[in-house]
Amino acid sequence: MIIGVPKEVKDHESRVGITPAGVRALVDAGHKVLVEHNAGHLSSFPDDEYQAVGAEIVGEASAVWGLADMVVKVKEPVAKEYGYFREGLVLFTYLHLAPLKELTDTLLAKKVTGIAYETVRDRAGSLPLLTPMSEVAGRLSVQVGAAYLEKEHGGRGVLLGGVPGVPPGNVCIIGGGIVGTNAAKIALGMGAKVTLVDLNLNRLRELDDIFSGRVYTLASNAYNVERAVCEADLVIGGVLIPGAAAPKLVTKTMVSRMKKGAVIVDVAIDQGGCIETARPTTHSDPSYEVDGVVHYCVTNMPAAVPNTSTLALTNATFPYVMKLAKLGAKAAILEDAGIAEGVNTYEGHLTYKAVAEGQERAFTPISQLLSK
Ligand SMILES: NC(=O)C1=CN([C@@H]2O[C@H](COP(=O)(O)OP(=O)(O)OC[C@H]3O[C@@H](n4cnc5c(N)ncnc54)[C@H](O)[C@@H]3O)[C@@H](O)[C@H]2O)C=CC1
Ligand SMILES: CC(=O)C(=O)O
Repeated sequence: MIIGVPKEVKDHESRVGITPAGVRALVDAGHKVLVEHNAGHLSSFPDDEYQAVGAEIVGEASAVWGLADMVVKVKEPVAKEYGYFREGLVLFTYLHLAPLKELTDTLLAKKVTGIAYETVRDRAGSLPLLTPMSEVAGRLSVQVGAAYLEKEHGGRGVLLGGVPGVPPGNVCIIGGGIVGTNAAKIALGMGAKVTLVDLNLNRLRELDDIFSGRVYTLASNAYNVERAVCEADLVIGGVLIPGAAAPKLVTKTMVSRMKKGAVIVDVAIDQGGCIETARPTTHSDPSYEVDGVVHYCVTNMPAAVPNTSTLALTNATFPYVMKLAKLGAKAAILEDAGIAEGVNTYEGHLTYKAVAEGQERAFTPISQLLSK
C-alpha cells in the first residue's frame, strides 16, 4: 500500500500522523510511505530522519494526497484540503464530524472512506485513539487555565494553589473521563480545590477512590452544575457523548452569574463544546471574553506540545495504521469491530449514528454496506 503523511495545515497544528519509527515498520513490511516536506519538523522529526528509514520526501501536498491509497493525518481536514479528496481514498485521522457539516458533505460527495480516530473502540469499549490526546489536553487545561487566571491575561488574579492564610483557587471540572481525571490530577498537584461533575455515578465512585476523597464529586444536573460553576475560578469542560455534539451543560445565564475574571477552558469544543458561550478558537487567537469570563476553546490543544503529543498519539494509532495497510481498509473493517466503529463515511454513506442524528441525515450501518 502507498501511505501518505501530509503536513498539517490547521492553525498551529504541529503534530504529525506517523513518526520515523512508524515509517520504518511500514517500509520493513513492504509498504511505500510518502511524507510531505517538513511534515514532522515541528514535532522535532526532521525530513532526514524519515528519509533514513526509507520514506520518500515529497514537496507538494497534492502529490502526497494524490498518490496515496491511505492518508494518515492528525486533525480533521480544513477547507483548503477538501480539493484533495477523491473516490476510494482512505483517510485515517481525527474527523469530529458532528459540528462540521461542510466536511461531512464533502467526504460523502467524494466517496472518501473516513475512519475517525475519536470513534475507534478497543475490546473494552473505550476510545484508545482519543485517550492519549485527552490525557494531554486534560493536563494542559489546568496549565492554560492557571495562566489565564493571572491578571495580565484577563483573569481575576487567583493563584490556584493559594498560600498559607489564603484559600486555594476553586476548579470545577465537568466530565470525569480522561480529560477530567487528568485535569484533576494536575489541579490537585497545584494545590487547588477540585470539584468533578459527572452523570455516571459509578464513574464518580471510581474518582472518589482514585483521588482518595481529595476531590469533591457531584452528580450532573442543572442545579449542581450552576452552583459549581458560580463558585469556580476555573471551569474545565470535558464532557463527551462519543461522536455526538456535546450537550450544552453550562448555559449562557450560568456564565453571566460566574465570578468576573473567572476562566473557562472548554476542552470538549472539538465536539462543539459543553459551554453555551464557547466557540472554537485557535492557537493564534485562543481566548475571548463573555460577561467578564475568559474563554479558551482551542480545538487542537495538544498541538501546543507536539513532541509529546505526536509520540503519545502515534503510540496508539500506529498498530491500526499497520493493520489497515496490511489488510486494506475493507478487510480490516470486517475483521476488527473496533475499526468498524471508527468508520464515519464509506462510499458516500454516513455510517456513524451519532453524527447522522446530530446533523439530521440518513444513517447506514457499515455492517449493512459491507455485507452487500
Ligand atoms: N480541544 C482539544 O484539543 C481536545 C479535546 N478533547 C475532547 O475532550 C472531550 C472529552 O474527552 P474524554 O475525556 O476523552 O472523554 P471521556 O469519554 O473519557 O469522558 C467524558 C465524560 O463525560 C461524562 N458525561 C457525559 N454526559 C455528561 C453530562 N451530561 N454531565 C456530566 N458528565 C457527562 C461521561 O460520563 C464521561 O465520564 C471530547 O470531546 C474530546 O474529543 C480531547 C483531546 C483534545
Ligand atoms: C482530540 C483532539 O481534538 C485533538 O487531539 O486535537
